[in-house]
Amino acid sequence: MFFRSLLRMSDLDDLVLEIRSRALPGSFSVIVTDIDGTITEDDRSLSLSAAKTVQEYAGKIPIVLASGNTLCFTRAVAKVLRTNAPVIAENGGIVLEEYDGNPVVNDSYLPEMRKALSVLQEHFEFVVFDSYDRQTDIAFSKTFDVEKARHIISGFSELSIVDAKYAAHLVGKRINKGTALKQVADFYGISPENIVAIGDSANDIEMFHEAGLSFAVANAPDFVKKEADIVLSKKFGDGFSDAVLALDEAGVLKFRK
Ligand SMILES: O=C(O)COP(=O)(O)O
Ligand SMILES: [Mg+2]
Repeated sequence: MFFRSLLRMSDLDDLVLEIRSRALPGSFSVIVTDIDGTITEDDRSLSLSAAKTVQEYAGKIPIVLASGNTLCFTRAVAKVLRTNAPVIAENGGIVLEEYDGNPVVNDSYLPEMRKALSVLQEHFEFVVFDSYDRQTDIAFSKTFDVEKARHIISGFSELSIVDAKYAAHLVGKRINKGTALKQVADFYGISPENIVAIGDSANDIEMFHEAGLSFAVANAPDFVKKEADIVLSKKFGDGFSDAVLALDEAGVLKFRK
């Protein structure tokens, strides 16, 4: 990550100029993108613009989906978008390097998470999402004050609650999309500096910090935008598409041979 400046882009040309003006660590050979709020619209439907961009570029450069969603969901999105690249699920708890391979699952925090969940359930009413399918983190509806919940479970020193906009997640402090991005870098034998990250929410901040260049879409909250190198002028999938097209136009993407 280079400069954490807040820049508002007016159009694609400005974005290309902005990328060209950066002291970049060479070229980028992998793009890691969040799903919800980045390649989906506000109602969580798939952005047609983002889908078109992924399909145009996935044959040329790995586009890794990195999501708070379950492996099953994230893998299916990768399949239908034909990314043909690793996926990161459950906020980094699961990394699937090859579509038909075995996932690397880090569920070391789960016993503590279950205890913290019981404590939260004594204080708040909420829905636990896809518990039949989650292996490493616990996701739930944000029907309560997240700050208050953080305070209540503050005794669980290894855990935190991350607000991923569409859900809150109980996560382990040392597992996140940033640690998973480093696993993906190892898989490709490259430095995390040669990876671009694009996202919209608090659960994307660690991957912004690990990546060589990071973009926040315009719908991201200000505290997330502050952590990205570049803030896109467009929201959701249109912002994602602008980032990829501008990176290509700026000549900083290294395509597969
Ligand atoms: O699972 C969530 O809450 C959000 O998912 P995302 O990381 O793809 O935005
Ligand atoms: Mg998101």
